[in-house]
Formats: sequence, structure tokens, C-alpha cells
Amino acid sequence: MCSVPETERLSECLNSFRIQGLLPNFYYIPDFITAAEEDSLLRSHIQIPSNRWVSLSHRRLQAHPSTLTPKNTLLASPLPTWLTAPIIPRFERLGVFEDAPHRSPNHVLANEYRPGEGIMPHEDGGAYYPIVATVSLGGVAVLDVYEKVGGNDSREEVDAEDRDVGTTGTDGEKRNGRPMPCARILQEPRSLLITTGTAYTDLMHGIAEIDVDENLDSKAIANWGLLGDAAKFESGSSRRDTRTSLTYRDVLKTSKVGSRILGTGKK
Ligand SMILES: O=C(O)CCC(=O)C(=O)O
Ligand SMILES: [Fe+2]
Repeated sequence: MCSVPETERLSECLNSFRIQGLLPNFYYIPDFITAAEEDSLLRSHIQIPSNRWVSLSHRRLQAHPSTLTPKNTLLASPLPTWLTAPIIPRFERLGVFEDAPHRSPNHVLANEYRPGEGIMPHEDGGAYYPIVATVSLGGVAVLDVYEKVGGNDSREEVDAEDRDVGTTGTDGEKRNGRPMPCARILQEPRSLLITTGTAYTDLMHGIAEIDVDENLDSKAIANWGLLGDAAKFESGSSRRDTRTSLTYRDVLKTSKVGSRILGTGKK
């Protein structure tokens, strides 16, 4: 965590967490939350009623406060407290969503991956302001970053495809012909990864469906120098364990209807 006073320019504060040598605008902060906070977040999400989870073929997914409408509108309602404290105040101190239209995330997608699961290369798309802040819980996983190629998949398309097509669906060519990543970012549990600017708009990202991440070293992993505990990966490999990611976003289009339905809006 930054040791600068809270009044300091926040972008300067984030500068020391910038991933060097990569296309700009990825920031990695190890130990963004404590082990006790991680435990409590995992307990909260495990206790979520099972009907909140959408089971996809490669992972499970939960949207808070709700999924977007087909027109990518969020029916605005507050995020649950377990997702906001202590994370949102830390975003505020770092200025993560300072320039976003709602100045704070209004939407969180939780992805849960078991060993061997992942997410196809995609871009997060235009429904959101171009910042995603990802808190990792539980296991370790490498995020592969790709240059954009023609016909990119958006976040929604990837979910729909995972739901409808399955692992060996009609899209096999795209999956088997997965391009080489141009960079790899190792996400430790309790870390925060911020993807913004051109990293958000000009690149794609995905997580390979494997049991062990391999070839881990200072050359291959873009954020090696920022890792909280690089010694853990000195063997060059890391076995996947169940990992949950909380991806905080600002949905651009919101509607008050949601808060009226849920009885939380102003009368
Ligand atoms: O789990 C992650 O770190 C990546 C998730 C992701 O790319 C997404 O939810 O759009
Ligand atoms: Fe994504």
C-alpha cells in the first residue's frame, strides 16, 4: 500500500505500481488486502445463495448488484457492503476511479475458477468506463495479454459463448489457434491489478485453462519486480488452486429503475 499522504496526487501514488516494459497502463499492487480481509471476502462469497452464481463451462460468475440489461444498462442499486468495505475507500485513496463518470465502481463481476479453468481472450468492451480493478482471492493465476486481432470477443460474448457452446464448441478454431500472449501478468492472491487506458482499449486478456502455470521468471512475467513474494515462484511453476477474482467497474449507462424496484432509491 502507498505510504504517501492521502492528499498526495493519486496518479503519482499509483506510478510506483506501474508494470514496466509492458504496453502502458497496467498497475499491480501486491497485498492490497490482508489475509483476514481475503478470508472474510471468500466467506461472504461462498455464503452467497447458489442461485446468484451463473455456471459457465469454464468458470462460475456472479454479477453485483445485477447483470446489465441487453442494452448494457445497469439498473442502479448499491453494491453489497461486503464488496465495498474496505476496498472502495482504498480505491478512493489511490484515485483509481477518480476520472470515471460515477467516480466509483457501480458493478462487480466475481469469477470463480477451479484448477484447469480460465477465460478466453477477450476485451472488456464499451459498456464500462475503461478501467477494471481486479482483486484476486485464493489461488494464483497468470493473466495472458494479447494484441488485438480481427473480430475480437467482448466480455459479454465470452460469457454467452461459455454458457451456450461449451469447451469443445463450434469456436474451436479460435481457441486452438490462440495467439501467443505479448505479455504475462502473475496475479497473486490479495493483489490488485488495474487495467486502464490503452491496456483496456487496445489489448485483450485471458486466462489459460491449465492446472499449472509454467515458465515463470523475471523475463517472462511482466510484473515480476512488483510481486509480493517472487521467491514462491522461483521453481518456475505454480499449481492452480480455486481462485476468485472480483472485477470492479463503472458501468457507463445507469437507470434509476433498479433502485426504485429494489426500494433503495429516493422517492
Ligand atoms: O479473473 C480475472 O483476473 C480476469 C477476469 C476477466 O477478464 C473479466 O471478468 O473480464
Ligand atoms: Fe476481462
